[in-house]
Amino acid sequence: MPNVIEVESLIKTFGAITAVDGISFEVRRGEIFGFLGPNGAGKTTTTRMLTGVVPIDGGSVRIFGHDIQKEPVLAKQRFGVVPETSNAYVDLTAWQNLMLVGDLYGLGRPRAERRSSDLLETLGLSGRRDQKVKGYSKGMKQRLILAMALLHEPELLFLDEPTSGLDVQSTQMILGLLRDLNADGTTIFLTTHNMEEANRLCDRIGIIRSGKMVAIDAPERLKTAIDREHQVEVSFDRPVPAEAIAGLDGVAGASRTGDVWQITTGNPDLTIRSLVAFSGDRGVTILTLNTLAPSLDRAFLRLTGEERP
Ligand SMILES: Nc1ncnc2c1ncn2[C@@H]1O[C@H](COP(=O)(O)OP(=O)(O)OP(=O)(O)O)[C@@H](O)[C@H]1O
Repeated sequence: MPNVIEVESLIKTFGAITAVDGISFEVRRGEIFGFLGPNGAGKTTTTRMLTGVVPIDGGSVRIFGHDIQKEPVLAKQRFGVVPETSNAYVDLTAWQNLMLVGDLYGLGRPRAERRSSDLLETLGLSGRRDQKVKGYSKGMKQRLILAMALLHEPELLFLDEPTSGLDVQSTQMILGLLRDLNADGTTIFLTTHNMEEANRLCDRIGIIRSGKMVAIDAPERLKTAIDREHQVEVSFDRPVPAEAIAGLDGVAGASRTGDVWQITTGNPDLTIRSLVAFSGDRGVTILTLNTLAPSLDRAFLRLTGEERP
């Protein structure tokens, strides 16, 4: 079965608010799927429905072929969850938290202990395993939550903003582990605000806006599809009239910030040639000239309606 998650026409309402408005998508076995969207777009609500934490108001979710509402136990045995807010008991130690999770999944003590030792070692927490979680830093807590989610060796992992607000060390440790897990076959559903992270990590990205899925594609394809218009930035040694820039061959639009012109174009090569010819004709000198590759950030802003073309 190639699809690990199958979501069809999923709906969630809170009173008059439709938080999730009929979204459909699937996540394939072995991929890292990034789930992106601005604040309040419906990411956490979707993740909670996918993981069986909140009931579904319409549509369906199948995890490894199991309907999350009709066969929640069969589905839940196959995945782990790193939720948005910590689910670790702060008055217990890391080790006690892990043993509790082991009991919940019926792992048996020897397996739970072996897995816990390995995970604490990988996540740099071995030396702190007998310390109460309330003394942990945010990054340590997040690493523990990841260990708890991975204890039963799930084939699918859900993570809601796993590196939000963490320092570089914890972030790198978590991302490194996600890459290793994925290389070993774990499918990953990752909710994030961090474009750069999504770009580097994800095979495909789904973008949600106001409860609706506005795009699903590979990061590279999203960038080129959305941002066919390249950016060229240029500055001159003296002021030049806006009409002169806007009228050059290849220039689709031009605006100015300080002394730098931002030019949008479907043909950067022609635009650069026009700018060079313009500087020669007018006797002005080009001080800086940059072409900007389409970024996932811009694609994201375009798709979520926060930036107009
Ligand atoms: N329990 C609730 N009761 C009422 N409204 C809710 C509830 N949970 C979520 N909402 C609303 O549903 C919408 C989607 O919220 P959700 O938390 O899923 O968005 P999000 O994309 O995860 O946002 P963020 O990035 O800020 O976490 C928002 O308008 C939110 O106010």
